[in-house]
Amino acid sequence: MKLRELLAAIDSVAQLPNSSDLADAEVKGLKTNSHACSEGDLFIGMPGTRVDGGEFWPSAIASGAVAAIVSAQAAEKNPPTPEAVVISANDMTQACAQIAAAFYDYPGQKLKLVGVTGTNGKTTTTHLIEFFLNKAHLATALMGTLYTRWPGFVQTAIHTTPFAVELQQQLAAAVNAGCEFGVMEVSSHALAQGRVLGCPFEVGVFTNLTQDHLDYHSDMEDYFAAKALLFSPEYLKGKAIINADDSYGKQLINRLPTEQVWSYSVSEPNADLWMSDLNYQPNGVSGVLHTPKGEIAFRSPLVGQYNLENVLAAVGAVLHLGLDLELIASAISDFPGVPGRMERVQISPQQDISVIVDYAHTPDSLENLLKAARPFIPGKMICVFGCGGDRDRTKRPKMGKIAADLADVAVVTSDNPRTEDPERILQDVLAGIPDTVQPTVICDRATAIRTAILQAEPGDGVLLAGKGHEDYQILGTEKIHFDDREHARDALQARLKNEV
Ligand SMILES: CC(=O)N[C@H]1[C@@H](OP(=O)(O)OP(=O)(O)OC[C@H]2O[C@@H](n3ccc(=O)[nH]c3=O)[C@H](O)[C@@H]2O)O[C@H](CO)[C@@H](O)[C@@H]1O[C@H](C)C(=O)N[C@@H](C)C(=O)N[C@H](CCC(=O)O)C(=O)O
Ligand SMILES: Nc1ncnc2c1ncn2[C@@H]1O[C@H](COP(=O)(O)OP(=O)(O)OP(=O)(O)O)[C@@H](O)[C@H]1O
Ligand SMILES: N[C@H](CCC[C@H](N)C(=O)O)C(=O)O
Repeated sequence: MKLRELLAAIDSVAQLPNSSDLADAEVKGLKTNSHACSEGDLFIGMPGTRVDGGEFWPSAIASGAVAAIVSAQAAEKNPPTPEAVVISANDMTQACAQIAAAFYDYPGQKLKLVGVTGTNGKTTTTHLIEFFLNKAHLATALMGTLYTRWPGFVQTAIHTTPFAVELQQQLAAAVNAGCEFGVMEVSSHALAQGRVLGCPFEVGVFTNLTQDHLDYHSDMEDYFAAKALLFSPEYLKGKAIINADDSYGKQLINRLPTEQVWSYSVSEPNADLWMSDLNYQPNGVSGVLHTPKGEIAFRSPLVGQYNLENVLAAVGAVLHLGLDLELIASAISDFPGVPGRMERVQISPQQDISVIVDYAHTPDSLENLLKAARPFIPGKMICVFGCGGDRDRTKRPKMGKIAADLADVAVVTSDNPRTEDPERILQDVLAGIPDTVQPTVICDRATAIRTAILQAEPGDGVLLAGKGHEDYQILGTEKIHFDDREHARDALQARLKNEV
């Protein structure tokens, strides 16, 4: 694609190259990291939290980039030379998204897109929607925390929502692979950073808003404002499916035109989607599903009330996309679950304790997990958990208090310490634990898991919270292989052999 054609896609170009020959240059790829540039690339220098990437345009050009698009500030700080094509844009976030969409020929317009946002439940809800669409034989791309995948393709994800260039490239690949639908987790970071600009969503889902990411967002209102962007006309073209049991969800419902919204609630008959006759069992829940397209009995293998919210959200999304209610109800009962969400670790029928791995890493999700698991654990509930480093510090004491209040034994350990001192993180968690409770504190996560499993008594339940599907641990800037499920299995083997 010619540089000239790409530039035509940007609304906010402040300064065009003076040489028309250069504007005719062929762009072979897009890069937002100067170090990744090679012959024929267009370098898009993004302002970040640490540096303005645009300042690195000389190294991008030296590596073969045909041109660089940078902010006016970066161009001022590192002025262009006559030999280099350096274009400045007024709004780099918008420019990046517009260039990416144009370069990949607007793949977002060729798919029916579903965006799911909220603090918790995005991964579970997107997996349910993908599962329902696949049951209806509709080729679907899924993008989120775990992976980007579609029939015949899977790639582990780095971010919950990819950055604009990678996102548009993946959407284009999904279109080429024959996908009709794209189901995407949309993080608040992605919305704040304009990663999904240029994606016209046919459905937007809001699951809930509770505390997280207050290292990035200044307060809950700022966090909510980012999430709410998905429901603005710039992004949402079709239906909003919103949790009416959530206070922020209620606010959002009130802001939108009534005909654009389907609200959902586990128990409120005024909602567009709701449930009655609920019967909670250790292996799932059954009941009657009420929807704008009729009502039907269902059985879900997912435990916990919060998973009923995820089911309602997913049902609303696919009903709007035209799926048949009977097909949906039958698909709910077949849903295999999501890796690392309430995942049981079972190594033999003789296993005398239950072990569950879950991704709860916020106060709300930890509380939900502990409440959902309690009825099914006849003995003591032992919760092994920690908090991630370089992330919201204020959630740590809250999670400490929740574990102390709701579990019988709280084992405080490391999550991903990242560049923070792991012992300091433990202190932050312990600050929330009342003096009347004696937690077990073991900084090394592998030892904490082993200790909890070996010391458990028959009938006890060990919940390993926070890392779910993750198969790594980030210590400092190093990423090592670490999987809670593997450590749990090893400890269970040792327990079977009586290696206490
Ligand atoms: C807060 C945040 O989103 N940060 C992202 C951001 O980092 P940054 O702003 O610090 O970047 P920076 O270092 O200032 O650099 C700015 C730009 O200059 C470029 N650069 C920099 C140096 C250089 O020599 N040359 C050069 O080109 C960089 O490639 C970058 O594009 O841009 C980086 C590169 O594009 C991202 O890797 C980084 O994500 C970090 C790793 C991250 O952890 N993000 C998390 C918090 C995140 O996005 N999480 C949400 C999920 C949250 C949830 O719902 O749970 C997600 O969607 O995954
Ligand atoms: N609807 C929900 N409401 C509250 N908690 C939930 C909900 N769904 C799942 N959870 C809890 O939150 C954890 C994370 O769930 P899930 O991965 O579906 O959310 P997510 O929004 O994708 O999270 P993240 O943004 O961190 O990737 C689960 O392991 C479970 O403990
Ligand atoms: N998307 C979240 C995941 C957190 C998972 C938890 N294990 C941690 O490392 O804090 C984040 O990056 O904040």
